[in-house]
Amino acid sequence: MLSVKNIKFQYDAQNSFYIPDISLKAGEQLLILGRSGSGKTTILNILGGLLKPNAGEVKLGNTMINELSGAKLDKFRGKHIGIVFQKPHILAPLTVEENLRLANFFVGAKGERNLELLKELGIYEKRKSKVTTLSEGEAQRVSIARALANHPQLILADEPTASLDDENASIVVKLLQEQAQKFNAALIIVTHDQRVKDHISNHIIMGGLS
Ligand SMILES: Nc1ncnc2c1ncn2[C@@H]1O[C@H](COP(=O)(O)OP(=O)(O)OP(=O)(O)O)[C@@H](O)[C@H]1O
Repeated sequence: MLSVKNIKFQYDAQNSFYIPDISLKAGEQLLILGRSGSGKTTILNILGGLLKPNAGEVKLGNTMINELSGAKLDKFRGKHIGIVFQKPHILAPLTVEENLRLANFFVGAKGERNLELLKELGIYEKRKSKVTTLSEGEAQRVSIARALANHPQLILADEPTASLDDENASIVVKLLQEQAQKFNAALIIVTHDQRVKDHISNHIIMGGLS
């Protein structure tokens, strides 16, 4: 379902990353571990089509993501890839519900599952609240809900547990796993947080610059 092969990437002439090949089937999970600066966000951005590799392929289903660009890439990503960013990218002036509807709108989806999703993530009661009034943990769950609003085939999460205590880290990883399993989506978590290994044993380690 997801196949990543022979990726080469560099921000500048001195720094090129070694990016391991990845192959994941629908419903499978992968943890990408690495210390700070090892290239975890970089690989996540390549998998999500936010950065173009210099060489190699990222294929999701039958689509070569690295060959798409512009509006086609945005639409494909919006429909098939849910990204939970390290810092929540949710729109502060909007309510929780409006943030999800906006994600639906970009790809012409109806968002039939939005309310159910908010219930499952424990933020249904906050659906009419502006994002600015939420706690950090609630805002993070909104950003997870928004990433899942269009039933993506691939869920990518960047350091979702970094600032959480053990109990909440475990809750957030389980939420991501449950949602991925519900829709048979592939789940990739990139993190330096070794605690996540307790939940996802399938892991690779980023080695940094090569
Ligand atoms: N736009 C950029 N231009 C040049 N170098 C960059 C750029 N973005 C990141 N880098 C460099 O690439 C390396 C990897 O960055 P990246 O953000 O992928 O690491 P990371 O493993 O996610 O780190 P952290 O855990 O601290 O978030 C770092 O040395 C960083 O300085």
